[in-house]
Amino acid sequence: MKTANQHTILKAEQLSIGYKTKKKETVISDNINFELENGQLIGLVGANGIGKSTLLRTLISVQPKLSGNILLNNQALESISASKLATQLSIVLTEAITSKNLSVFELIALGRQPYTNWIGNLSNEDIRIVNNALAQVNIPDLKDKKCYELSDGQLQKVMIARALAQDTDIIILDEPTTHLDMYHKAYILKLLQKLTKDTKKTILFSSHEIDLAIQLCDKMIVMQKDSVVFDEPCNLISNGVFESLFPGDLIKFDNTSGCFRVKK
Ligand SMILES: Nc1ncnc2c1ncn2[C@@H]1O[C@H](COP(=O)(O)OP(=O)(O)OP(=O)(O)O)[C@@H](O)[C@H]1O
Repeated sequence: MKTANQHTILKAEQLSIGYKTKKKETVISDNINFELENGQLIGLVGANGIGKSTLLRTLISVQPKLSGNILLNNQALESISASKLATQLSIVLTEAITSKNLSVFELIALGRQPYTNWIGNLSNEDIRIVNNALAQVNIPDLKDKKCYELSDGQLQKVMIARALAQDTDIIILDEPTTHLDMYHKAYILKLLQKLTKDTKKTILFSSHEIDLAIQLCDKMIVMQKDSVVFDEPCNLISNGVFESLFPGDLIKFDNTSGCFRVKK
């Protein structure tokens, strides 16, 4: 049951995703249903090649759905203009950024583009929001560094700050922990969890860090061969969802610790 302050930000109904050419349609996954609410951290997990990036690309309107509905703030995604979408949904991708010559402040300020005038002049309010985003991800000291001077972990924080500066209801991240060491994987996901609680934004991320996602997420979307399950981590564990995620020859999910273990 929802409380008075909870509302749905992103909803998928009977969604089918995949690739379509003139000759054929390849369904990657179908019958996808979920409702993401404000203030929630949601992890999207599943084996390599199962369709996580395909789902995220469909949700950010980069590729068309095959069928079903995607509703962003109760409006059909395909009917939202690109400029309006940029004020409702922000994206953090792992691909190398092309603008590494920019300073950290300048890169984060790009997040204000949907709100600035055509020359891109920043108002005092834009500058306050950019400084606030720097503070929210704990990197005010990096403000004047060039992006090419940053480590992968620092750059990831900058990209998250840029999304925060964009000030959208939902932030979607594709594998934000790739290239990071164990400490920084946990740091970034814990930071995302804190941001959902502090800002009441919805944050959806895909990851192979299933153990961390189980510990930190409010809800998870688990993509399997035959179905996509959406639920709280504790319910997913008790329903045995993680046990069937991978072939059983090498690793086994331990229900008590909520972790995968290598078979000896
Ligand atoms: N442009 C494309 N055209 C056709 N099929 C594609 C295309 N891109 C990906 N696929 C296929 O879609 C399926 C899902 O790929 P996707 O990249 O979404 O998986 P993933 O879960 O993100 O994988 P990983 O964890 O390895 O990144 C794969 O079988 C892949 O080969």
